[in-house]
Amino acid sequence: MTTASTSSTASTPPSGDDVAALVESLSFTADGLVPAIAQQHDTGEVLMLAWVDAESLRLTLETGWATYWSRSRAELWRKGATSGHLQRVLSVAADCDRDTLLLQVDQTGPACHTGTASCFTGRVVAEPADPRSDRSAADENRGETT
Ligand SMILES: N=c1c2ncn([C@@H]3O[C@H](COP(=O)(O)OP(=O)(O)OP(=O)(O)O)[C@@H](O)[C@H]3O)c2ncn1[C@@H]1O[C@H](COP(=O)(O)O)[C@@H](O)[C@H]1O
Ligand SMILES: [Mg+2]
Ligand SMILES: [Zn+2]
Repeated sequence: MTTASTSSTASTPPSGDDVAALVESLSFTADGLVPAIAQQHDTGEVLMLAWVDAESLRLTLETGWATYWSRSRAELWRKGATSGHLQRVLSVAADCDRDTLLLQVDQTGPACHTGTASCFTGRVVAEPADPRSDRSAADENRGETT
């Protein structure tokens, strides 16, 4: 099982065996966590990165609401439980080496607790050099390909 999805038409949540198989297939950190990126399903906007453990992943799949593990509070955390800014989860994908998850969600309100649309909105912290203006790198690259 590489993905799990729920939708408004889905009537049966994934079975305990399905969830167990998914958990078994994932690569967790030593703390038992997997990073989970939440992405707005229709716009592609990257909303936030949080962490799931086996239990929060199970709750996410069984309820359809994004549920994470808060590292600082050390508790299960249904995103939006207090703010109302819930995330309906449409699908869960694992990356190629199964150590990162991508949650396609439908976000209610702002994803970030500061009120910004995503946790990254307006937070560019660096702008690298334009590679097209770097002659020496361009010359090196040409040399490597001939
Ligand atoms: N609401 C959020 C929230 N929304 C998005 N994120 C992102 O999710 C990441 C969670 O990763 P971590 O495990 O490092 O979070 P944390 O620092 O342990 O979590 P907190 O103790 O800060 O809740 C954060 O770094 C943010 O980028 C949030 N991180 C924390 N919260 C807190 O969650 C609480 C409940 O908020 P709602 O879920 O919106 O009701 C509030 O106290 C918020 O401050
Ligand atoms: Mg944090
Ligand atoms: Zn944030």
